[in-house]
Amino acid sequence: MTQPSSLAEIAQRLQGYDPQALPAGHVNAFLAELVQPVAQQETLPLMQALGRILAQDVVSPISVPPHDNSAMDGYAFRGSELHSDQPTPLKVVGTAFAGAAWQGQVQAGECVRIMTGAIMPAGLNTVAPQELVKTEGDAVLVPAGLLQAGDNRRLLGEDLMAGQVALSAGSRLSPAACGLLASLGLPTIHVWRQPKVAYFSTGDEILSLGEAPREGAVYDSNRYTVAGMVQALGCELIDMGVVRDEPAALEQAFRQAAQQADAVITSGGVSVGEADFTKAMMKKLGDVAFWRIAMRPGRPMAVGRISEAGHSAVLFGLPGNPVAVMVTFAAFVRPALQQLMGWKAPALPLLKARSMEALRKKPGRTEYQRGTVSRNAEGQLVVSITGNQGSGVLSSMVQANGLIVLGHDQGHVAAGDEVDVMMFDGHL
Ligand SMILES: Nc1nc2c(c(=O)[nH]1)N[C@H]1C(S)=C(S)[C@@H](COP(=O)(O)OP(=O)(O)OC[C@H]3O[C@@H](n4cnc5c(N)ncnc54)[C@H](O)[C@@H]3O)O[C@H]1N2
Ligand code: MOO
Repeated sequence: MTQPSSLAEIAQRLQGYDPQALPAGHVNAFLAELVQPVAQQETLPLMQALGRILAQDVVSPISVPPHDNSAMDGYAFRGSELHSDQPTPLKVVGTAFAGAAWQGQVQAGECVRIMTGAIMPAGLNTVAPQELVKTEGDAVLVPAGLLQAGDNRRLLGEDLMAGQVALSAGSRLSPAACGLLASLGLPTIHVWRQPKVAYFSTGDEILSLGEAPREGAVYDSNRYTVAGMVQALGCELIDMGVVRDEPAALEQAFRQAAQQADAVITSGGVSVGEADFTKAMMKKLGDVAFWRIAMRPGRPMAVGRISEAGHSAVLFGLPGNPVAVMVTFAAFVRPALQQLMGWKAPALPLLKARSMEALRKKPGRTEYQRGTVSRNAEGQLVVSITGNQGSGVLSSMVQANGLIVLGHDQGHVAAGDEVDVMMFDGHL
């Protein structure tokens, strides 16, 4: 395996790299070079594979459906016998059930009673749903003008043909994908190992739940937002709680995290404040860059690699502010973890919606505002910000169903202007 590039080497390849004012897009380009996929496979029963990432292309061993079959309960006949201007009379000569084919020969003017999913009898290509026809004894009258040859028949392999790639390596197993693999009769599936992601919060003012409140202290919300985002993405969480702003404790935590995890995430202690032992420890133990990103919220962030006992982990030192944690996770950590997972995730589509309010925005940084997208009386998509946009205010995050993304070069937005919105998709 080739030696991964150092941060300095990656930075050298990036045009306009400025750690004091890094455009958000540069951060993604940097991370794309820094992060290596876990690239270890495991074989899982399909029932346990939901949310996992396929390690190999799955080639369909069979065709689905395996035969032409009926899409309706009704009567199967030759479409060429349909009269266009008058009802078509047919004689019922047998019954085809799903799982019990009808084997006989069908002559001109004859039809077979057929159930949904039953194999089409030889030579027949059209099904008249039973609600459409008139029956009398073993005679059936198919009305004119309602059907065409080939109607209500599902073709062999119309979902997948044997030998076709059903799903490619790097796709995520959604419920639909699991269903598709089950339809191919595959009991087990090769997926990438789940990355292990260690997280701890730093800061002497951070209280764990259950601790008594004290002056100047706040409860650790970042532990819960990060745990949720990591797990919703499909990574395994190593929850390390709160670590005191104290060199020995931090060193031990970083070493323990780097030894076990593929990625280490921390929050707090990456800005310019005084009691920032976190930063010093990251520098001591790893190859780490400290950035000020041209964005809001989420300005300071540390990124790099941290190694222990020959094991290296990607490090994300997120800012302490609770909304900054979520926004930097969505913008940078999520795509990086997707890469670590081996997930070739399609880029999130941005929605265009009209802003209900004027928004102040300085060109030269990307801004994320919490908003609710809905439809107005004219049916247009509109978006409204959810109140206080302070980077510590989680309630406006909870109320939002997406983030308004105001691009690097954009200036003020007037009420009624179109803006981009990144909709939440269950991961934030
Ligand atoms: N002079 C400057 N001051 C600050 C700057 C700056 O550029 N120059 N950047 C500001 C921004 S933006 C942010 S974000 C913060 C980031 O600072 P740190 O990463 O060092 O984070 P802390 O100072 O430890 O915490 C910031 C804030 O968040 C609260 N916090 C921290 N951890 C948690 C947690 N686990 N759960 C809930 N809340 C948490 C903490 O109490 C602080 O209120 O720096 C600004 N200052
Ligand atoms: O990262 Mo800070 O929260 O922008 O405010």
